[in-house]
Amino acid sequence: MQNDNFQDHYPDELSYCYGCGRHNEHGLQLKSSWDGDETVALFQPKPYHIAVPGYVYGGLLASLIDCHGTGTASAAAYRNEGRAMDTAPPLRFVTASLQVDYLRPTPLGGPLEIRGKISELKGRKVVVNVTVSADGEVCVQGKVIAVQMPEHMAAKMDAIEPESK
Ligand SMILES: CCCCCCCC/C=C\CCCCCCCC(=O)SCCNC(=O)CCNC(=O)[C@H](O)C(C)(C)COP(=O)(O)OP(=O)(O)OC[C@H]1O[C@@H](n2cnc3c(N)ncnc32)[C@H](O)[C@@H]1OP(=O)(O)O
Repeated sequence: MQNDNFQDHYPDELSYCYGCGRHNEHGLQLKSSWDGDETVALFQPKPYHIAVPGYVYGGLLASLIDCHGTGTASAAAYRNEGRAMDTAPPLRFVTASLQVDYLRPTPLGGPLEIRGKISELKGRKVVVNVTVSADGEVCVQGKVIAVQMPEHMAAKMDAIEPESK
């Protein structure tokens, strides 16, 4: 089920994230969606996304976990309230903590599968466990603690011109 991407529901002014903003032409433009109670994203690394030749750069893998985790947090918060992601008031999440464990080298080749499982949803905080798999084998696991963005942060972003986002 890859047809209803969380990031496509982010408002325009919050769609410049390097990892997942659909308006960031230089970014990764990650797309995440529900698969039952889990979330999933596919990402095809480019030949230059390498650490050593043949293996994916760890910082990129951390970015994928970060954006899939915050996207999952947002989607889970909406689902918890029983409403669609494009309804008001918006539920916007930032990363409070990002923990990444590299279990084995991630081969550069076909698409990577990123999967998220919600382990906690309480108040303004959502904890998401994320895996990154290549060729069906988990190479990286991570934990994202996402916290609903404070209102004052949103007010500041509204004042930024799109060119500088
Ligand atoms: C800088 C601009 C970012 C804009 C992003 C807009 C998002 C809009 C949504 C969609 C668009 C696209 C989305 C892309 C997002 C991609 C990911 C990123 O790159 S985000 C950028 C990197 N992250 C930051 O810059 C956060 C900086 N930190 C903060 O602003 C605060 O520290 C914040 C909001 C994370 C928490 O501060 P408090 O004062 O609002 O919340 P308190 O009350 O302290 O904590 C709430 C709960 O969270 C836990 N918590 C907070 N920080 C924690 C930490 N570091 N580790 C573990 N738990 C933590 C606390 O223990 C508490 O949990 P208990 O309710 O008690 O269970």
